[in-house]
Order: sequence, then C-alpha cells, then structure tokens
Amino acid sequence: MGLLVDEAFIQAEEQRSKLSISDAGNIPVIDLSPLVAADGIEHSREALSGLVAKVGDACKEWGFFQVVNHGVPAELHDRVHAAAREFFALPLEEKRRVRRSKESPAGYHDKEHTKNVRDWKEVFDFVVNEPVRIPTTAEPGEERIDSFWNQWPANPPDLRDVCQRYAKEMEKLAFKMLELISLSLGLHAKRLIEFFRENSSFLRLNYYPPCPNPDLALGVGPHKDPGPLTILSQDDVGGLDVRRKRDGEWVRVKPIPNAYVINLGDMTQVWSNDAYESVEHRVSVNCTRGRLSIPFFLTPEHHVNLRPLEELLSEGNPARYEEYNWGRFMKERNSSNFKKLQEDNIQISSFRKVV
Ligand SMILES: O=C(O)CCC(=O)C(=O)O
Ligand SMILES: [Fe+2]
Repeated sequence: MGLLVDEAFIQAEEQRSKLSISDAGNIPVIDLSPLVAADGIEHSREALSGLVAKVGDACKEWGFFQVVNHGVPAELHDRVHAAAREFFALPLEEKRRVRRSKESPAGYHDKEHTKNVRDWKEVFDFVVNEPVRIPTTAEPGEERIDSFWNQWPANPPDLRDVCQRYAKEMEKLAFKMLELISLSLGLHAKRLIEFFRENSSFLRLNYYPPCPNPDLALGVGPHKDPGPLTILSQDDVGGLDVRRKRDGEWVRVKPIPNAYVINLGDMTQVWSNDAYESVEHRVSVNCTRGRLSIPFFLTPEHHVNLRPLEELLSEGNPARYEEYNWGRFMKERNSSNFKKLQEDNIQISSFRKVV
C-alpha cells in the first residue's frame, strides 16, 4: 500500500499492526451475576469466593478480561453509543466548538499522540464529578490548583444527559471491580475504594475513522493506562489489541455484545507491588469501518499518593516503588499532549526502586 496518511501518523516499523493478527480466544470472560444478585459483596462472601478466585486468576495471567451480567442497563449503553456516533458525524467545525485547550482539558480533540506518534482517532472527553482539580504545574511544592469543567455540545441534544447517567453506572461498576480485586489480593473488600470516595474519573468517546493505511498507522499506539483499572465498551468492529503476558504476542480482543473489557492499569501494579501487572495495549484501525469505543478511566483526586500497600509487603517482598503523587504525575504526563516532546511521557518505571 502506498503512503496515503500524513507522516505524523506513521508508526516505527516494529510497532505496526500485522494484518494477520489472531483473536485472543481464551481471554477470560467473567460472569458477574453472583455480585449483582448479592446486592453488595459484604453480605455473601461465601457465594462470591468463586468469582473472586476467577478475577484473581485473570488479573495474574492476563491483566485483561471481559465481564458479562454486570448490571449496567443495556438500553443506556446503546443510547450512549448512538449519541456518540451522532456527535462524531457532525461537521468538524461544530465539534471544534467544544474543543479542549490547556485551560479546559475536557472536550473534543483529534490530535493526541501516544509515544510521540499521532493517533488515528477523534475523541470527546468528559469527567464524572465536576469540577476536577489539578495542580497548576508539576513542580514539587506547587500549591496552586486549577479547576476545570465539562464542555457539552449543543448536538446531539441528549448527549449530556445520557453521558452523565452512563458515567454514574460506570463508577458503580468500577467500585464493584475494585472490591473484587481487593478481595483477590487478600485485602479488605473496601480497601481500594478508599482512594476514590471523591474521584477525578473521566470517560472518553473514541471514534476511529476508516484509515487508508492501517498497515502504517494505529488508532492508539501501544501504552498502559495509568489508573487502577479501565472499563471499556466497544462496538462490533474490533481493533483493541493486547500484548499477551505469556509470550508477548499481540492478540485482538474479540467484541462480545453487552460485555465490558476490563484492563488493569499502573496503579494496581504499584499497589500490588507487581503481583498484578498493567498490560500494554493498542488500537489497530482498518480501511472500511469506523470504530467506536468508550473507556471509563477510574482515577483518584490529585492529592492522593500511591505506593505499594503495606499489608502486601514483607521482608522477602520489599516495596518496589517510591511513593508518587497522582496530581503531579498526571500534570506531567498530560503536558506532553500539548507540545510534542522528544522523549516519551512519564511512566511508573520512573518510581521503580533500584534493588
Ligand atoms: O479503543 C480502545 O479499544 C482502547 C482505547 C484505549 O486504550 C485508551 O483510550 O486508553
Ligand atoms: Fe488504554
């Protein structure tokens, strides 16, 4: 295939997607119905122990799994997808009325870079709880805090309401997943939820238009998510690829109707002192069908500090990470989206202790 896309989108040869990628056939699919039926995990721990074990195994072996019977109303899910499609179909000029800026980082944008290569996608971001507060700079000792709010487009008119209701459902599901992950690590069910009573979580509507050079560009370059976990809804097109832990191969996550894809992020890796690992993933594109995906990123407030959890450490298993501050970490990471840096943005590996 000849070169049809702008140079900014071209991935280095070793990062490109092979057209013959295989389906991740055995990525775990976990049925959450015991949890939904039990009305809270505290009350029926026995009945849920099988579920906890499954989540633990999936976290260790894959760091990626899908959940079904999760309790999120299908009708609401379908309405968010429909509204998102309508939004992305608007003329660029109209979408750009709610474009994001340094001062107002929620909204529409189409120029994100992952590892300094431009992603083949359009995005609309919104936060779950307003306003979100973030330090003005990433300097140590910075005391100034900026607040920002969502920007909602006039069209489609129901986008705001549908998105806000859906966001609350995602928050609820994320808390359930945190309980299961806590229990699977041998922690108290509420141990990890503590960090998110107030939170800065956000949702992203991703649209990946058909791409004339799916052999050269990616929808999102290879990366790991920085929070504890991400809950993703995808349509039936497919394109999410995971680097399988077992052999380092890229495999495609098969779309399952009404399922959510859950992936662990860096924060879970740090808390668990590497017992669970954040998994690398990327998005491949294709030349015929536009793809829609809607990830929910659970994230804490800016003042939260992260480090391996004391209860999981021992003499034989000392902390592998230095403590870091979430607000400063995110400020530093996000600044690379606005100016194209030569180096890659900050990663948790910067906090890894030399032992
Ligand atoms: O679109 C997808 O399937 C994944 C998107 C993703 O990984 C991200 O936005 O962090
Ligand atoms: Fe991601």
